[in-house]
Amino acid sequence: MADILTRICKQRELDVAEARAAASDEAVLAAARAAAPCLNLADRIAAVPCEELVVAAEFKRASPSKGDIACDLEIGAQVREYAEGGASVISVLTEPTWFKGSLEDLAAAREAADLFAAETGKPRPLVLRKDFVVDRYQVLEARARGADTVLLIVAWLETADRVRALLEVARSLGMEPFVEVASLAELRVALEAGSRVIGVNNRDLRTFKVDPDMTGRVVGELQRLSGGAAAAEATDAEDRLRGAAAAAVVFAFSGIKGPSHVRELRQSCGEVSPLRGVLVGEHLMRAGDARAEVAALRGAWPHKAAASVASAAELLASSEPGARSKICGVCTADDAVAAARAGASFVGMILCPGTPRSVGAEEAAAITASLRAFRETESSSLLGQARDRKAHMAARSFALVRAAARARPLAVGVFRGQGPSEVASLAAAAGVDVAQLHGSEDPSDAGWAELAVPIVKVIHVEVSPATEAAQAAAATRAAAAAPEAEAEAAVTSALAQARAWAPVASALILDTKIKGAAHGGGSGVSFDWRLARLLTEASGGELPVGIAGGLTPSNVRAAAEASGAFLVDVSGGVEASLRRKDGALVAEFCVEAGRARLQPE
Ligand SMILES: O=P(O)(O)OC[C@@H](O)[C@@H](O)c1c[nH]c2ccccc12
Repeated sequence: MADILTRICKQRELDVAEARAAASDEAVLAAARAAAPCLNLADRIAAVPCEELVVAAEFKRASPSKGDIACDLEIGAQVREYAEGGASVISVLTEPTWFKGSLEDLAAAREAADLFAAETGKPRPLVLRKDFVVDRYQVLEARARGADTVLLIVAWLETADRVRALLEVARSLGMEPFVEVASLAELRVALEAGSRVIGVNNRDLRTFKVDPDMTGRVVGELQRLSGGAAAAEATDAEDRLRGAAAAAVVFAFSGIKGPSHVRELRQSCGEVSPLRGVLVGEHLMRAGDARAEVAALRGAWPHKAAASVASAAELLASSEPGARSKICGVCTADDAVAAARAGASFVGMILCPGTPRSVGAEEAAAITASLRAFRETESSSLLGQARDRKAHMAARSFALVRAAARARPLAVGVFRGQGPSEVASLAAAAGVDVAQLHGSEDPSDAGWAELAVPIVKVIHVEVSPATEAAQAAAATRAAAAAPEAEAEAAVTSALAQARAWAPVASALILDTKIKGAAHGGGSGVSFDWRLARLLTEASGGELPVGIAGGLTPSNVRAAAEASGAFLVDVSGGVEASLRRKDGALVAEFCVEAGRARLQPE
């Protein structure tokens, strides 16, 4: 007799044929396009605070391996429990014969999720159609009934082409699927197809055997594939696989029995890993208090380790050539979205009071919300663009978080002289992804290591006021060369600061400080860009180095090439007026930065 996966999928093919006879593809597609809007899975995952496990809670009345589990539960009430417990995703089994589900269940779950959001003002959990997708028709049906995402099972689809085709259908409707794998071979297929959210099924759907180590093995393989420097002779296909592996996030599916189980999984995957969430069915269907159980699962995530996930994620391979742009001093949501469209990797907001471009936490929260709502509509995205990615420091960049967020720029909060607890609360209130420290903060303060977001530390390079005018004039071409002795002193001082910050910072930015001025930054004056390259060399490339100070669309490319900086930071150089950016200048800046060749030929 055929295995259970084959029997179910064969039956699903018959079911689809029957549904198709009643409603054509065109009719269902039209219904899908007219359906209530969906939320994007990758965006939601990126928006969950990193000290929290992302929980997908499943509604499953029965299963072929367990028989009846909880046939009397009312779906609306159960979804409400899951949502109140803080589930990010509600998974709904819609297969009728073995799992006793239906598309009506899906619609009911969406309705309950909408009601929850309307009544509480909290974000709506996403709704997943959990089924055996054998045909694009089922993806359309899912969207038409209000689903935000679907499951694609590699064990059945088998080839990257088939997975890719269904991913494209889903993405064309705004949905980012979960792609289920149960072996390392299936993982490869999923990555080749361009999957972003991987569900590891610890249960083999053909034999029902549960292999508790499968999640750890998949995570290990992803780290192996994405790790290390890209070989110069790597083929495009290898590059793409590496990029996809670096960008993927992992959920553990099946057989999860509670918070202590999550902690074990966490241990077996290592502190720093792409494991980001779990999908739990039977355990929650049988739980007396599903709401409390979801909340307990969310918290089963050691805080310290979670913080390092965020920074490690950002330090993984990048798939983009050139230098990344940071558009700083953004004061409006419009300017943030324009920067995102222009391809900026970072959007900075000044979260310390008393500067001409300061914004309050509330203003900043509106700006970060607009960035989260922004999404790249092209499914090609950054992973398709893998080109020249030699073993430069820029390779250790922010690709994973960006890809998980579907290529939106990261929001950076800029602070000056504020302590870790103030930075932490402002960063949380503003919803920023990264904290940039501009003052003379104390690197030995233990609070920095506890921060939930990665730190970028600014190091000031002192420039003599005597040469200020000359440098300002030269800023459109190239920064004036520092005298030998001054350069040496600057590198020595920067190196000492870099060493002190290395344990807690994820990257450094060198910025100009006019000697005698109260603060560095914002001077519009450049320092000798070669110092950044000298610092990178002297520090053995421990932290990626970016540059700021006097950059403009016309000098940024030369600046990036002279400095080798992975990141180029601009504020005044792309402004239309104080607190407003000029969209054309922003676009030009990003393009020029991307053109830079960071490694000397
Ligand atoms: O109930 P569990 O053991 O927590 O498992 C949930 C989920 O992973 C499982 O239902 C599942 C995983 N992949 C599937 C594919 C189809 C149907 C069901 C599934």
